[in-house]
Amino acid sequence: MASLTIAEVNKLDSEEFLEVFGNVVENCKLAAAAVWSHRPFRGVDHLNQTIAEFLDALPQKGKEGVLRCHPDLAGRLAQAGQLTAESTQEQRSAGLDSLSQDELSTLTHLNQQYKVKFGFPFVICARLNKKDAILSGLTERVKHSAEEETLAGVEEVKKICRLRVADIVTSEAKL
Ligand SMILES: NC(=O)N[C@H]1NC(=O)NC1=O
Repeated sequence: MASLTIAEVNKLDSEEFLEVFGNVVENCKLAAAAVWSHRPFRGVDHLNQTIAEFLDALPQKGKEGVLRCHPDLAGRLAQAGQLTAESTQEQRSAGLDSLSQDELSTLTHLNQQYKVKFGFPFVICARLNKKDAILSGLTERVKHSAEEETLAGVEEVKKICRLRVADIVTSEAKL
């Protein structure tokens, strides 16, 4: 994946910026398109902060929409091999591509229960959680209120985003 310094990021025009950062928030080019206008970024932290502020400023329905842009973990798209490249790697890193039949049916059932209750999918940063933590997290979070889950989901989106940005932008200047 591209490795850019923040100075190089600041030189990207909006089209190039969208090409590079268009999926740091999964399937949500709007986030990248909106933060571009906040250049110049002082560093990776400033870029992440700007994306986080964009997400926090969304109204409730907008936050729910961002969550809806995420694929289910080990869901239909994953099984059809149709996830984005980033999501494929993340789900693999959590071990979600090698679930037992029992684990898969538990996850599918809980994902469905969660979606019926809240109207958006369960989102968790798969690179920071292994399959057991994901299953226990989902078991707990499905008991929460919609408001709590919108906020929890958006916090996970920020973590996913920070790791994706770290794959793109070098944190030190190139020598
Ligand atoms: N549903 C969900 O959490 N999806 C995501 N999580 C993650 O780390 N990558 C995703 O696509």
